[in-house]
Amino acid sequence: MAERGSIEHEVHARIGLLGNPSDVYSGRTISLSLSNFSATVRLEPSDRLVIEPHPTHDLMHFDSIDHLVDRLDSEGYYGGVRLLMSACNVFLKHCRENGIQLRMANFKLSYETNIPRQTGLSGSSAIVCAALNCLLDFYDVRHLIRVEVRPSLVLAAENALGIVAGLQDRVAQVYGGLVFMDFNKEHTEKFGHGIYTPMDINLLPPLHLIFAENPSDSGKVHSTVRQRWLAGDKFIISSMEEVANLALEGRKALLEKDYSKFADLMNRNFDLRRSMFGEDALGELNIKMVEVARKVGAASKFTGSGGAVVAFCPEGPSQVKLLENECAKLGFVVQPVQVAPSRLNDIDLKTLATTTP
Ligand SMILES: Nc1ncnc2c1ncn2[C@@H]1O[C@H](COP(=O)(O)OP(=O)(O)O)[C@@H](O)[C@H]1O
Ligand SMILES: O=C(O)[C@H]1O[C@H](OP(=O)(O)O)[C@H](O)[C@@H](O)[C@@H]1O
Ligand SMILES: [Mg+2]
Repeated sequence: MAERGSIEHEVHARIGLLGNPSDVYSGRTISLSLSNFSATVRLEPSDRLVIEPHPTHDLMHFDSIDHLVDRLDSEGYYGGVRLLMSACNVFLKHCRENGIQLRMANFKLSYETNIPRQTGLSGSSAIVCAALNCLLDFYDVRHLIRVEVRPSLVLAAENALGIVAGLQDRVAQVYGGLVFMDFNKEHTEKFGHGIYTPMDINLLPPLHLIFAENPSDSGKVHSTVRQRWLAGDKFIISSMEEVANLALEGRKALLEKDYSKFADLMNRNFDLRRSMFGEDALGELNIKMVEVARKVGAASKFTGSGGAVVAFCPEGPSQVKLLENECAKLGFVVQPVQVAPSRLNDIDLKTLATTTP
């Protein structure tokens, strides 16, 4: 619970359920907000403007040089501080460019997260999105920045740091629940955002999440394929189109409760990713997580760019048990997926209802 004068926002992890990563390539996806994990950002009024490093995620003190190097090898150079800073930067510039006046006041931003780091569960955008929510409330401008625009601001904050990413994470995290997203180029260029259609979360079959301690950098994973796509590589372009169509077909399958079709689409989604990105970029352990699910007859694919897998056991609880046993042998964690419903409030919904083109 936030103290008086302070503001806290929790944003959940997300699962790219179908169609990812075509969001990075003008495609379509279906994604959901995953309540199993979340990041929380706290904003407290303060005399000076302070961005507080997290005691473990932004570790600055080490036992030894070996400790420092081990840490860099396993988690990279960065934690959440740069994300909070970039969120402030993008927010202020958006307000300036759009004539949104901000009162003169300072604050301290700090964060907490239990989203497994860099596992394709969108730990990065959860932090940025929670920070944006704090800023919207602190400056009382929630009604002036439309819901559809917010995912693009979250993405801009990460792009400014050189992180190659798409909009699907940010849309799922801004909207909550289950969302069908269409990032068609014309619309996105014209309006600065895609077309986002919330879906009923009760249409989803029971899903499972598999993950391992295995950080992967989404920017690095995407950079080569992105370059090939930009250079007009025919194979990448046609494969991405097929991936984008899986989201369309998946929406139909969900609405018709055709879950065996849905399972086929999930598998096809990963197979296409594998053929475009190649085994090396995807990583052996990540591929193993997909394969262990397939071994028991479950459908499986990445939730994001790698590190976690979403699995669907069409045969029900007995198949889930088999999945759990196989994952335990390999040291993978399995959890039932819990979907976080939308948390948009009345002010947010008004920005949607009155101005959506
Ligand atoms: N759990 C976390 N705690 C702190 N910072 C994080 C965390 N997860 C991601 N980040 C930050 O976000 C950046 C990009 O992460 P990314 O590769 O997109 O992973 P994810 O799949 O979790 O979003 C990282 O380099 C790091 O700066
Ligand atoms: O490759 C993907 O499916 C996604 O990769 C990124 O998400 P991450 O959680 O950081 O792995 C990217 O931001 C998404 O837009 C892609 O769909
Ligand atoms: Mg990310």
